[in-house]
Amino acid sequence: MAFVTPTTIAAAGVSAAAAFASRASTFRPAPPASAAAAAVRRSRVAAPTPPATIAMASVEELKKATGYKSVDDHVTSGMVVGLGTGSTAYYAVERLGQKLASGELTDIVAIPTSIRTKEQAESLNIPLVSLDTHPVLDVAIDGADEVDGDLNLVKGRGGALLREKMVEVSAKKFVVIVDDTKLVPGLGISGAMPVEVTPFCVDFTVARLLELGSIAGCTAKVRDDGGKPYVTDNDNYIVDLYFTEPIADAVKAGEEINALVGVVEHGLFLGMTSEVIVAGADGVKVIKP
Ligand SMILES: O=C[C@H](O)[C@H](O)[C@H](O)COP(=O)(O)O
Repeated sequence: MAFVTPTTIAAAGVSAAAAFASRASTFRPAPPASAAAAAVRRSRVAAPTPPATIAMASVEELKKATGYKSVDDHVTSGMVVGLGTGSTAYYAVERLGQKLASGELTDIVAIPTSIRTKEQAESLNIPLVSLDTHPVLDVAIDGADEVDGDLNLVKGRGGALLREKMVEVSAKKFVVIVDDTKLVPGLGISGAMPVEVTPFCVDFTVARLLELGSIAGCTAKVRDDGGKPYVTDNDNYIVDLYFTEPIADAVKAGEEINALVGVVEHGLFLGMTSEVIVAGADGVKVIKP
């Protein structure tokens, strides 16, 4: 079976991917999941919304390839593993569950980054612990919404950024798994840069965010969930920031945003990435800083 079904990759995606190509090496893709596993996936995870220019089946193949490879390459018996959140991280969790069930991996404990991931891991009998008892992880694996040329990230469009950052910053190795549509020439240009905030006086916090010099010109919207504010696993809200140009100084932006009282955490994951596994029409590649 062919790894990638016929696709039409957006010109922008190809061009961004090309910018990373010189630092990447190509690997063979992971095998497909079973039909049963796919059925479990459908029952627990909302269908992702890929860019309109890529066929759905192809996007799923890419996500599966990168998710499986991340576990195959980086998880060995005895490890403490951080489990990311989202439609790509789903496949890493699935692979970990498969390898524990088969006995290929033993003595693993994992820390999930969301209630969704916790439920998936529990369904696969993956032993779970927390940062309270295991403050240092061997490896964390997660998807991302954007990856720039320095392997800095935007995360949190799925709402899980706070737990993700707490877990992933505590890992000795942070492996990011994406399809190549996530590669961008600058952060903040493909969609929202999420900020988790306290619900108390959220309009006040939005107004303070819009005053910050480092993100001047952006627009802000409290994330909506069927006519009510979207509520995170931590009972907070998300303010999505939208930019028309890449964020000029992401470090400064992160510092200014987090300095605001009322902000809990932002979705800029800077200087954290150990390795990015990227799946594209030409195979699966590894990019290191
Ligand atoms: O809050 C969500 C997380 O940051 C996800 O890792 C990110 O949104 C990527 O998700 P997906 O793999 O579904 O595109």
